[in-house]
Amino acid sequence: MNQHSGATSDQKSAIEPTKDRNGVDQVVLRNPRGASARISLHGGQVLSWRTDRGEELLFTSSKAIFKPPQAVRGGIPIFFPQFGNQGSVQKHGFARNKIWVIDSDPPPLNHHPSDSLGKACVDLLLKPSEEDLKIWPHSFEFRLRVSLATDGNLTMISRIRNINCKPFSFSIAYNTYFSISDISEVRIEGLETLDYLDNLCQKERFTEQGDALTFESEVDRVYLSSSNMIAIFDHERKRTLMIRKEGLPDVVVWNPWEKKSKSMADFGDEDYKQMLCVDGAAIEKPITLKPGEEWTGRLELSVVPSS
Ligand SMILES: O=P(O)(O)OC[C@H]1O[C@@H](O)[C@H](O)[C@@H](O)[C@@H]1O
Repeated sequence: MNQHSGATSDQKSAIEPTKDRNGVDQVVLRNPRGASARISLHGGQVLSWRTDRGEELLFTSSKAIFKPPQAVRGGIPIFFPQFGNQGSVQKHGFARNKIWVIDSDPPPLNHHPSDSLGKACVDLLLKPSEEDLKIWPHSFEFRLRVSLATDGNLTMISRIRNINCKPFSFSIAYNTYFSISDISEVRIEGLETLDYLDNLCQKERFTEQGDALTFESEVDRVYLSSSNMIAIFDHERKRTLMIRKEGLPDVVVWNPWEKKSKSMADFGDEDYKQMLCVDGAAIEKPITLKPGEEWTGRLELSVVPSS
């Protein structure tokens, strides 16, 4: 296990290696107050994020399939190097279908103002296989640091480096399935008046109204150039989920609603009521890296009680 990324500064934080029932390696992070996060090496996917009161903040489908290479329907799959079908590789890219490894000696990360002591964290690494290089001929190193702070905040920092001799471009999204009380009761603030591309209308561009976003039918949109803070208000659960992001200008909002839910084999018919995907992303303007260059994107999730 990676000592560098372990909770060396606080004895009560912990990282525990474990396996799921199919033998896939996982890591559980715990903070001193009892909050936890479970990360699978399959896809580098965060599968669970719990508060110190044991409340699960991420949704997992009631029909989720835990069998690689298919990504689990829930948690936080990572879309890379492509979003949707906009590129030469499989839908949403291959990163979510691959087995990542624990990075035992990650290069140091620049200190961030909100980084605090006592974080439990794990560093994962994905490099392309021979097979990946045939469909996407670009050598890269994708480093993902997942950390759980003493205040329970979950942070995911991605560093993607071009280790090839020619430039490449990519898109990325942290496809975050939040667990919510009821899709008809929640609202998102932070996307008002923004332009968005509507995936349900051939990616046509529209402009959002001035009100908070509420839901009464299927939604599949990419909001463009948003501010770095988005909030999901869940009145019934008396909590607000906050998304802070850096390097990720776009936000995907997705809920399949009733009809589409029934067409997905790994999704329960009624599951759409308890989930909402809100993804920090870089989609509209793909990121280009010259040889040797590195890109960093940061997503921090937190929950605050509300009345
Ligand atoms: O079924 P998948 O491949 O995990 O994709 C789920 C959804 O992911 C969302 O992010 C997309 O906006 C949707 O268009 C898509 O349907």
